[in-house]
Amino acid sequence: MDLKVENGCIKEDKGLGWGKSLPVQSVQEIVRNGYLSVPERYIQEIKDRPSSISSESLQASLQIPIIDFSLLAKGDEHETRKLDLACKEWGFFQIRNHGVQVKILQKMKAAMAAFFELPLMEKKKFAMGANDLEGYGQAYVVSEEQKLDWCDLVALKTLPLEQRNLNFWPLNLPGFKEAVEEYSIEVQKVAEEINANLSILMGMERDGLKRYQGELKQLMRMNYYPPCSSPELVVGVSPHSDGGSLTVLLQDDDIIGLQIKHKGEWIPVKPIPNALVVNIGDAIEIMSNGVYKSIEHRAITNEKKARISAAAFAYVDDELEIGPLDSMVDDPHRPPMYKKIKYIDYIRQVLARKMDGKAHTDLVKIQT
Ligand SMILES: O=C(O)CCC(=O)C(=O)O
Ligand SMILES: [Fe+2]
Repeated sequence: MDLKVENGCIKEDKGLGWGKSLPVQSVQEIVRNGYLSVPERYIQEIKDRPSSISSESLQASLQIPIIDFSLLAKGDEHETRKLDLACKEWGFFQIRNHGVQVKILQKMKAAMAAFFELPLMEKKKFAMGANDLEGYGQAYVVSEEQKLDWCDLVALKTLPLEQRNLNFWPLNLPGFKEAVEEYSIEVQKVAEEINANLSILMGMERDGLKRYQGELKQLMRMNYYPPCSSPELVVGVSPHSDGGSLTVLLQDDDIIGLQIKHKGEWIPVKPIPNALVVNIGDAIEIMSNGVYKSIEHRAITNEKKARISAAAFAYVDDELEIGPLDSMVDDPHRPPMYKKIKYIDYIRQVLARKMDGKAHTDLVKIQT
């Protein structure tokens, strides 16, 4: 994002952000006010509706890698190989023993729940501006015609600390700022350790990616999926790939919502209590020259319970040119598969289009 510092506060250049989303109604409010049937704009085309999960998909769900983070951090060879395979074949994995204390996870979940419980008028004080995607609202609404997701969200730039725009933070909500701050710092450490391991796997020193990417920034997207009377007609978040380097997701322990596209099928990611879900974003797919995969995923809803998740996107500076790393290119055996592009140009293209199911990295793939 183009940022200017004024009186110690960070201001955005008007109109020069990552993109914008058209304002639409709060889904939580539709539910609060009561509705007889799901409004038309939320009813997906038949091909996009979430079908019931087959027994094969449930079986495949059990294969999604689970990595012991504490072993990874100690350099355990078996765990490092597991990480390599997870990023190549799945693009998604869960991590246990990640070192983020349960009490920090709980505080984060409670803070998010308290925010979404606020009356609409309160939340609207933090509404996204006309030209940006930070704040309370809905993402990826780029046309008046497109189908809408059954989800409200609040997106906050969390790291580095100077990047925060506290105008979007509900500072009056007891404990919110502390909880988000504490969690975001902890989760960034996790992302950095994974990056260090990926650096080694990509043939560099532990700090290889850090040197290339610079200090990673973080955007925290907190998603609220209200229950839906016809969950088979709607999606919580439409299929998309994440545009950053890595995403670390905190989800409810007892509600299944996240699904990933694996070998053409939608596979649920069953929550493991107190584990975190990690996925490779587009930037790492590009830097790894396509070896590590940024996978399409979506969230579905259910009839009974609201679900809340927090996606911490670790991403690079807007001005960085991203492209396949030297260590991942071996011409003519493995030529570069992606064009080099300035990150801001990439992310603007990603956010300007409706998530239409294709991994966004198609935008910069070199056609062979
Ligand atoms: O809520 C989820 O499980 C997924 C959220 C997500 O994919 C995102 O915020 O990018
Ligand atoms: Fe995502």
